[in-house]
Amino acid sequence: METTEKKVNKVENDKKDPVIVIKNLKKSFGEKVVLTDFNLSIKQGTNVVILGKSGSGKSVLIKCIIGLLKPDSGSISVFGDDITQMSYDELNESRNRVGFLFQSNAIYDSMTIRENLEFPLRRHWVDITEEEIDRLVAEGLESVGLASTIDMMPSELSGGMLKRIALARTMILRPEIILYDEPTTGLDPITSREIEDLILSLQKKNNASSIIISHDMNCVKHVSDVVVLLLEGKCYTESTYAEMAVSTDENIKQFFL
Ligand SMILES: Nc1ncnc2c1ncn2[C@@H]1O[C@H](COP(=O)(O)OP(=O)(O)OP(=O)(O)O)[C@@H](O)[C@H]1O
Repeated sequence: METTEKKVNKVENDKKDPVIVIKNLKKSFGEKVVLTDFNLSIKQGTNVVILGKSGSGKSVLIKCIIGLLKPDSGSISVFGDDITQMSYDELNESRNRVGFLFQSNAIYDSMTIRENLEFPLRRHWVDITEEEIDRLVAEGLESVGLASTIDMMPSELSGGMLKRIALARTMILRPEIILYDEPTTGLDPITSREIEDLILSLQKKNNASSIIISHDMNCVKHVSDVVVLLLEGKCYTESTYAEMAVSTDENIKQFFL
């Protein structure tokens, strides 16, 4: 069943302006059509999960949204600006407002945890003071419950701890939109739940919106306001988890087996 909190969120979100609007997106690689007339609108503070079979184009979609891949046609408006028309510098500027949590975490093995968290601050906020860096790094680690790891090397931490560190690093620039690629893959159920709780609480604090790629139906159930099923390059359905769970559509039912 849908929780009362989720129903209230849905009503409130319906009143808000979209932060991402994707229109008629098309992307092929040679003969292989991956996305075709894909449309999606995401409102502020909403968590949208993209569900789809392996190879359905979820990663290609995310890469188009962060500008790593150029679509063949269509538009992707982020905070009102079409990123498909942006120059390299403009795209870099817009990335300040969009965070990305890689499936692999993308933590630098040769840097301490402190240096890993400092990295985006030094790169994107060039005028930041050393005091401010120290404060934000300490605050970031505190927010994921790992303040004591500040001077450790990544090799000393478990997979779940590294995921928390990656989350703290993603959140350190206070992104307004966060894209998560399979955030709980490879983690045990208890650690997965902790990561999902952290995702929800950190996002709520920043009133951020998110797109989450996931195959993990427990994660989908827990974090999604909206679930989009990507099928044959299109947005096949857009509904809540509760609506999907009672669907009789064979394409939807297969995710609940
Ligand atoms: N750079 C590329 N060059 C050629 N084909 C590509 C490229 N990137 C992706 N593809 C193809 O696009 C299709 C969609 O790939 P994508 O990685 O988006 O799938 P996915 O839904 O994320 O799958 P998975 O759940 O297994 O990660 C696949 O057939 C893939 O081979």
